[in-house]
Amino acid sequence: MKIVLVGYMASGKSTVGRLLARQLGIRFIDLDDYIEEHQKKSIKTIFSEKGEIFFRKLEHQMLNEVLGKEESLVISTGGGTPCYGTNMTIILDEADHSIYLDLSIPNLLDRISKEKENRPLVKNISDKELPEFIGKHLFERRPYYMQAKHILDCNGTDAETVVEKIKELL
Ligand SMILES: Nc1ncnc2c1ncn2[C@@H]1O[C@H](COP(=O)(O)OP(=O)(O)OP(=O)(O)O)[C@@H](O)[C@H]1O
Ligand SMILES: O=C(O)C1=C[C@@H](O)[C@@H](O)[C@H](O)C1
Ligand SMILES: [Mg+2]
Repeated sequence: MKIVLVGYMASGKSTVGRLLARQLGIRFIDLDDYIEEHQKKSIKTIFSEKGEIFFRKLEHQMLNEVLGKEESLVISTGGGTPCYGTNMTIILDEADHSIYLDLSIPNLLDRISKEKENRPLVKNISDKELPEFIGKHLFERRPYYMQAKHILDCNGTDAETVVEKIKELL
């Protein structure tokens, strides 16, 4: 069984994915961590040294590699993964369950403003400009996330409860 979590930056994909995999007793792969291990560099360094297009090509290649594994997996994608090239089509074809962790702009803003440093796309956006940036960016990305098989409203829901809700969907 393959379960793929998608959603905007800081929607909880990594946190929830790790917990879910532990409870289901299957392997967890965080695509961002997988890319970092493959490149032996942080995402932040990959962006600054090689640029975003290099990262997106690598992300596509690594997504294919991970989805091709012959084992049950929970895969947490990066915030942009479903929104580039054919990635969302591949996810829909290969995953038994794709799940969008849906969070409102104010809740995303609240989380992202506390953790901007390791997120290259927002680290140079001022606090004043951040709400407008997230609103516009989410507007562009949401059509991809919304293609997931399940849409899960995660507002006001702690990570353990999100995991329980996912288990009910499976
Ligand atoms: N359900 C939740 N309720 C409250 N806080 C949460 C919840 N899930 C995750 N968090 C917190 O939100 C922050 C972002 O979570 P996380 O890193 O899992 O997001 P992500 O979707 O993997 O982000 P990215 O796309 O940047 O990898 C972390 O500080 C995490 O502890
Ligand atoms: O939203 C995005 O485009 C990104 C989110 C992170 O998970 C990383 O994949 C990277 O920082 C890009
Ligand atoms: Mg993550």
